[in-house]
Amino acid sequence: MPSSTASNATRATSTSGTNVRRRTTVDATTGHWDLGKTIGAGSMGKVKLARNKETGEQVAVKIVPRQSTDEHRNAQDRERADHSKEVRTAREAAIVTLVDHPYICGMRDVVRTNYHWYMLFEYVNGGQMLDYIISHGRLKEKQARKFGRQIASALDYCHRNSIVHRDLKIENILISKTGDIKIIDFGLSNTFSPKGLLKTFCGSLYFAAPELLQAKAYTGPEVDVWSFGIVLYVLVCGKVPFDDQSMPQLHAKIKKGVVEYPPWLSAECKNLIARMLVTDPAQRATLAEILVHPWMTKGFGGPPENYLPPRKPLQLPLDPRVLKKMDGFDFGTAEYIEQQLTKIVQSEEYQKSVVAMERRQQSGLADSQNKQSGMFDFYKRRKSTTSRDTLTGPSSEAVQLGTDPLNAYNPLLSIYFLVKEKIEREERESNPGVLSMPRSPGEKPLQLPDLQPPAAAYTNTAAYEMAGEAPTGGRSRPRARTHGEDELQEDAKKARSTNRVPPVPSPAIVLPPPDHTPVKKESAAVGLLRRLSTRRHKDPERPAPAATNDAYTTPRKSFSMRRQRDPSANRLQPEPAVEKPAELLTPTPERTSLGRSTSVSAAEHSRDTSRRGVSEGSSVRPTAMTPQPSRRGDRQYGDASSDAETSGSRTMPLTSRTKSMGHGRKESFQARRARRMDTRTEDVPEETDQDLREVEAVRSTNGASESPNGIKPVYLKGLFSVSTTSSKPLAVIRTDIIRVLKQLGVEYREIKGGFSCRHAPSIDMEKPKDDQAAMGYGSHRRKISFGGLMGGGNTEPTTPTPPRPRRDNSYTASDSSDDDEERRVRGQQHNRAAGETSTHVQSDLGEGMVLKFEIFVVKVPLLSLHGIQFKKVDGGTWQYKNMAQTILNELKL
Ligand SMILES: Nc1ncnc2c1ncn2[C@@H]1O[C@H](COP(=O)(O)OP(=O)(O)OP(=O)(O)O)[C@@H](O)[C@H]1O
Repeated sequence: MPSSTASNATRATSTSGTNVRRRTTVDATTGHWDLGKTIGAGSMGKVKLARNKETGEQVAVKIVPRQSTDEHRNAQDRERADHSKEVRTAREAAIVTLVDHPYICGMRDVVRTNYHWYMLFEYVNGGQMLDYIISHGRLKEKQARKFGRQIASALDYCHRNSIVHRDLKIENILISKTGDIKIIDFGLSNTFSPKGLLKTFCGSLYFAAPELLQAKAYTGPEVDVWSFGIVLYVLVCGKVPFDDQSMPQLHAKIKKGVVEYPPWLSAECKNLIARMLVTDPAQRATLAEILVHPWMTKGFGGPPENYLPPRKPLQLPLDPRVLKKMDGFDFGTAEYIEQQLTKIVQSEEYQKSVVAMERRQQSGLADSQNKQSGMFDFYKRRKSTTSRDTLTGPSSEAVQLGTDPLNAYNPLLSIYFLVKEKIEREERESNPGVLSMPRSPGEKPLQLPDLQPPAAAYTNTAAYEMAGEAPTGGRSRPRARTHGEDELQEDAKKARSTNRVPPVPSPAIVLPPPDHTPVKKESAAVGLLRRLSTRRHKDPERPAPAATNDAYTTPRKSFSMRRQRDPSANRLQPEPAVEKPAELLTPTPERTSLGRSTSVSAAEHSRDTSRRGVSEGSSVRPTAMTPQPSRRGDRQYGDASSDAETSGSRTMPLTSRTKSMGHGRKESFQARRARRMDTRTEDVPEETDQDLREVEAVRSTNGASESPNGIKPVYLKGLFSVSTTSSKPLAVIRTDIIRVLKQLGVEYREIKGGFSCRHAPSIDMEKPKDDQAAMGYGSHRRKISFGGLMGGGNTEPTTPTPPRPRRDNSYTASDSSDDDEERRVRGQQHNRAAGETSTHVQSDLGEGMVLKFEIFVVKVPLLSLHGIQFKKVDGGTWQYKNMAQTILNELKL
């Protein structure tokens, strides 16, 4: 963590001049890495696969340009955005380097060059949870529980280390090869103090807690709990709980917090989600409550393990090695950190908390490792005022209150523990630098570098008690954020400036001893690897994919939609400035510019508003399950068909997706397939632990387990539905896919085992009429064509053209003429047919608008079927979801 910019900069392959060459290798402390294909993209940059030249090991490299790629109004904004991005990236690197948890994606190395950050993460190759949900629909509760427990475990670990993720969402959950989750993207994470408040209002809108939308300061963990509740809902329901094409309406729904629960949901599951999705953060379930909730513990006999190593209360003298390595968090110099920590350790409050902890341990109410949460009646919500009086409550309570001397007492203390533990891990290994992380079975330990992020990157971050913080600020990062940049830990600041020790709470809740004996091991319950067979993992008889066409085909594009550049388009306001009457909020092409992504600060928002005298429709980054704008979040056009479908309470995208992909045609396909096969996916018994071990053995001995024809057998059969599998011969499936891709105007090229696809709107730009237009405020028009279904593959929907709404400054994406309007509607109709149920137009031209995805034809071993798998590489989630859905519909597997 300490500053070491120069060394890091020189570690990377040199980049000279302003013309940045495309880098093909990265030289890091962990060796030389060849950069491979792009496996993902986010608002921060691309993620590429990289292979170690010496060992062949693969990692995922997140490449973050250090300069903001967004448009900025002036140099000052740009500078501020660049600085903000630098701070975020550095903080992400610093935090992820320290965390050591089996369900958090670990970092291998980090390199900073003049122009980029290269963050080397362990490669998580089981796919995205989002892809699974899109392909499969909702999960069974048992599967969801397994993932839920892993998420809870990871969050508990983070929170006990004073780290809040703040961007937990379905897209940031990957699946490892062992079928376990790995949480990624700590780009918005930060340290928190139970006694302080954060004021960065960030996160992805669909997953953002209501208090964030209201720009209320928050402690930290509670916003993760809300997001976790949304994730859990998505897992078990296959859709997001709050959705609307109109952003103000969506804001309103989130703030209202009225959730509809499908009838199939168990009462326990419903109860748990309902406890998490409580709009009042003080009444919302704490993680401690979630961990011991009956739904969470069902079949496991106890709460999830949090994988925290044993800790002892901090004692003086402090370890200088640790102090030295803590300077990367912008806590100050090693001397300053030492002073602060000494004060804490010597404080009456800390000493009291140590005594209280020892008392708890003696009475058997908590173990020294705090591995279990206290048991209590989860249905009874304790009033926070009561809790605040607690001192000798269970450790989970103490953690929450910041009175546990071992966990989340103070960010400085937590980071001290984490650094110390990292050093100890490294020392334990014969080979220095090797981390023995508690991992999923079969995983290799990570070799972590001694991260030395650049000092510059840490200057004036808002990590903790930093001077010069402002409660808001511009952010460069066009993520699905609410808003805000900097944060203030007010109490902590006050405490520092006055050297005042906050009052010690008094004892209160006494809990029964926790159950330490889980019935089942978390890692053994590989719920996703269901109904699998070890018998057939290869089928050499399957024909190889036909001749490769390396060039992208260029299908015809048709119909136009327009967009208007709008510098504020990436922003998500904490509060929509103008709440429109319901009738004006009817999703329409003009006004439902649901920016589902990205955030900016309230300050920026108000600046924009005052500049233009209007309330801009903010946009947020694409998130799962909902109509999304493309990556840089802009305008989303309404969709009359989906409105009709949903009337009033709009159908959640995943509902319709689930229906159309899985259930819509389920009867006929199931019936048909039932005649064809003895065993149906749904009927295959669950795997035993022995099965899992065998499969893992097969997987590991076969490496990629690819058959000679490049078709991978896939063991995640439980994730296939009838609409994603086929008994057709491979050649027929391939021909069908090509036909459909052509129909949909999707460029493609064949790759090993499938297709690499690209779908882009064509853009006609009219010359800006004046400067204002050029800035995106005026009538600068761009016509964007999204490929629609070509040549009779599908019929255009006959949805009546929605009445053109009155222009609304807040939510109008473009100021169109009637001609344009007609063209837009036609384009929109085609877009719908092509899966663009809602078209999202981005503020930036180019790659941001392009949807890139891959289609793989895989083998479903037991059933002797082929399955279709999708993988999003880049582009809007909604765009992707609809495209996948349309392709599946057209394929008629
Ligand atoms: N360790 C990894 N292994 C495999 N794929 C990864 C890994 N990390 C990231 N990816 C892929 O890259 C995508 C983008 O990564 P990530 O979310 O970290 O980037 P980001 O720029 O921070 O994105 P966002 O805009 O969501 O904040 C992920 O959705 C995932 O598909």
